[in-house]
Amino acid sequence: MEEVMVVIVGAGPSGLATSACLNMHSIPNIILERDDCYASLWKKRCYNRLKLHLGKQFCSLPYMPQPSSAPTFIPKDGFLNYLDDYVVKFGLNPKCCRSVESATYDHVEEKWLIRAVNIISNDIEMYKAKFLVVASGENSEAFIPDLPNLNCFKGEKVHSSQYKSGLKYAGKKVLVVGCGNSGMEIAFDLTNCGAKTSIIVRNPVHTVTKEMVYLGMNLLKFFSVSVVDKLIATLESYWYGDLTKYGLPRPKLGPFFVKARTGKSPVVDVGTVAKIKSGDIQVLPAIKTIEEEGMIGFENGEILDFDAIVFATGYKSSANTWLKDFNFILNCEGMPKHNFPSHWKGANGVYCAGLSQRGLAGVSKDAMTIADDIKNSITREKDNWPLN
Ligand SMILES: Cc1cc2nc3c(=O)[nH]c(=O)nc-3n(C[C@H](O)[C@H](O)[C@H](O)COP(=O)(O)OP(=O)(O)OC[C@H]3O[C@@H](n4cnc5c(N)ncnc54)[C@H](O)[C@@H]3O)c2cc1C
Ligand SMILES: NC(=O)C1=CN([C@@H]2O[C@H](COP(=O)(O)OP(=O)(O)OC[C@H]3O[C@@H](n4cnc5c(N)ncnc54)[C@H](OP(=O)(O)O)[C@@H]3O)[C@@H](O)[C@H]2O)C=CC1
Ligand SMILES: O=C(O)C(=O)Cc1c[nH]c2ccccc12
Repeated sequence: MEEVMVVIVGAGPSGLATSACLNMHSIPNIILERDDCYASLWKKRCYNRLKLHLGKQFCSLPYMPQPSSAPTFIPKDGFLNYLDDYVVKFGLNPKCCRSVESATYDHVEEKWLIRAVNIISNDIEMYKAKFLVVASGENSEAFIPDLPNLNCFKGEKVHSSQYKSGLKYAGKKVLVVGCGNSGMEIAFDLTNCGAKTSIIVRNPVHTVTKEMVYLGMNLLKFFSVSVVDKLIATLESYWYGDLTKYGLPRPKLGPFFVKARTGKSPVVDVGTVAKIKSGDIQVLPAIKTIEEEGMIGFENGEILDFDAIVFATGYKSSANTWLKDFNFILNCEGMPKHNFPSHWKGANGVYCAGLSQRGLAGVSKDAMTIADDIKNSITREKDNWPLN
């Protein structure tokens, strides 16, 4: 049993940032990471052509701005270099290959008991901590919808987190299910690589340019969401026109309001809309049936044949599965019980970092707030001793 003040579960940007902030306060902490490296989402589960959608000033972690030499929109490898520098600068040392299987609160000792499997030796390791930080991510598990008869489809089925590039799909008929940022960019990549690409759009979607998001994010420092949304929605309509006839209707509510209220990001268009307009990418409605022979039937009555399906259908948090007392802080979906900005703190010393659906800016804010709160809590306890 190893005892420490704080255990952090997950060594993505949230876990690394929280550890750095705790180190700045000289508070001992351990990061447990199931994968064999830190930032495994960015290293292993992203497609090759990924660039950050937000300008670099919205994508830095606490106490270390992105370098002035970095481009405004940093490519994945640039962000990984930044994380490498961050780990060195703050002397971070996550314990990798430790999959946390359970965390329970001991009401007598008033401490968290964390059980992890060392996935190399298969040994069980136990940790005890006064504070527990859930930093296992909103994107912890790939989500693939449970479609009846999906096993009848004999072609390749892959989740967007396993997709690297479209090179091997040249000449193939590929169906992308899901039109979030992953699906829209993967559809673009597939077409560029010579695949005959279709994408399912089942609900209205905002498509914006990265410059519009950049402008919107900067204006939000001075103006309300409704003012910014009016401008951005006008720019969106002016730039793209009415996309309803292409199967891409726009939501009635504005892009930043939808992001703040539901966490759903607008699609930051990398050129996909032009390929939809030109007919290079076919837009289809929701799947209705999967036939015995593997053909796919759609809500508009069409029945089509595909060689492969890419499920860009998003992710789920899995913290509710291992955090046994999850209801101290999370709902049964593994997401915060309380809305932003009250999402980050639960009962009995449990916190969550990176579950506010606000990207890296949200990650950074959570890490600082949590470390400050832990510091204050330790100081209060010291001040009250020996009264308590
Ligand atoms: C394709 C893609 C692109 C994105 N691009 C952007 C962007 O440009 N800008 C932006 O702001 N946001 C972006 N995001 C959002 C992104 O999720 C966050 O920016 C960031 O990665 C969140 O960091 P995190 O540490 O909270 O989660 P993650 O990066 O998911 O890290 C969580 C870590 O916890 C580990 N873990 C999970 N369960 C356990 C367990 N039981 N035991 C031990 N370890 C565990 C995981 O292995 C993982 O390493 C993107 C997301 C995706 C999927
Ligand atoms: N460069 C960057 O910065 C990038 C950032 N990201 C971010 O990563 C996060 C995850 O993005 P992403 O992987 O796109 O996941 P999302 O959760 O954002 O999108 C999932 C998509 O799948 C659709 N979907 C789910 N189930 C079905 C179904 N049964 N049939 C048809 N469609 C379905 C959803 O449609 P519906 O809305 O109808 O439910 C939605 O369009 C987001 O925050 C995103 O912005 C992702 C890629 C690149
Ligand atoms: O990449 C994402 O989905 C993010 O969560 C980053 C983000 C935070 N706020 C936004 C507003 C518009 C587009 C992306 C984001």
